[in-house]
Amino acid sequence: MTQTPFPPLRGLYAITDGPRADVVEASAAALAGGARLLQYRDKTHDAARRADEARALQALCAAHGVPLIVNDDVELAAAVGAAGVHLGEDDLAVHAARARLGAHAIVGVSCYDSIERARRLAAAGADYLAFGAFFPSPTKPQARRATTGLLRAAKPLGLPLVAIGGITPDNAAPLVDAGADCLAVISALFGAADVCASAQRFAALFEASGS
Ligand SMILES: Cc1ncc(COP(=O)(O)OP(=O)(O)O)c(N)n1
Ligand SMILES: Cc1ncsc1CCOP(=O)(O)O
Ligand SMILES: [Mg+2]
Repeated sequence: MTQTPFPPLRGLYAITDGPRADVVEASAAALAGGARLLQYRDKTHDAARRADEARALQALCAAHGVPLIVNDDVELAAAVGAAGVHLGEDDLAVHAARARLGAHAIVGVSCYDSIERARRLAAAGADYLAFGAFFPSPTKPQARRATTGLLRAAKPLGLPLVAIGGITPDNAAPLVDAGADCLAVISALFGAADVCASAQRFAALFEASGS
């Protein structure tokens, strides 16, 4: 596990939309546009390709000083030396991921629409709390829906807050205003004709809010 001290978690959190042949190039465009965090999310079971891609993305992120987070798969995160892992309700517990990846790993968690889950996972040692979906999500149409009130309620927990779900450069500002430290985006970023330009539009939302 890398020991590089990363800057505070704030800004665009790019989540890959693979499988796609150009996942590394598309991710490079997102980082060039200002993404501050990259998640490798590939729900297929092609272990060899996933390992190759995760390794390539780890090298890319290291060159940019950006943390790579692996979705779901703690062993893959460990194998490629990623900065951390994102855990949902079907995934490993925070303490188990921490035990495998080390004290400095970034262990992020999905809290969906639940402040109780957020409180519990904050107490369990999570490094960030993700809420959503805030808008209808093209990637996950059945995702539970969250409100900006949840972000405000979670702020006193003192951890970085991540908003996810159907977020675009045009609908995101109220989420930042409500306390989102990171905007996690798949389709409005990786589905854009110009990934770098889309990332720049998201990044500008944080410049406007003083970060
Ligand atoms: C930053 C971030 N937030 C939420 C999720 C969703 O995680 P999960 O509920 O485990 O669903 P899958 O992404 O695994 O389908 C996420 N990946 N990243
Ligand atoms: C993984 C996940 N969890 C809740 S919504 C979502 C998908 C987000 O993707 P998009 O930005 O395309 O809505
Ligand atoms: Mg998951």
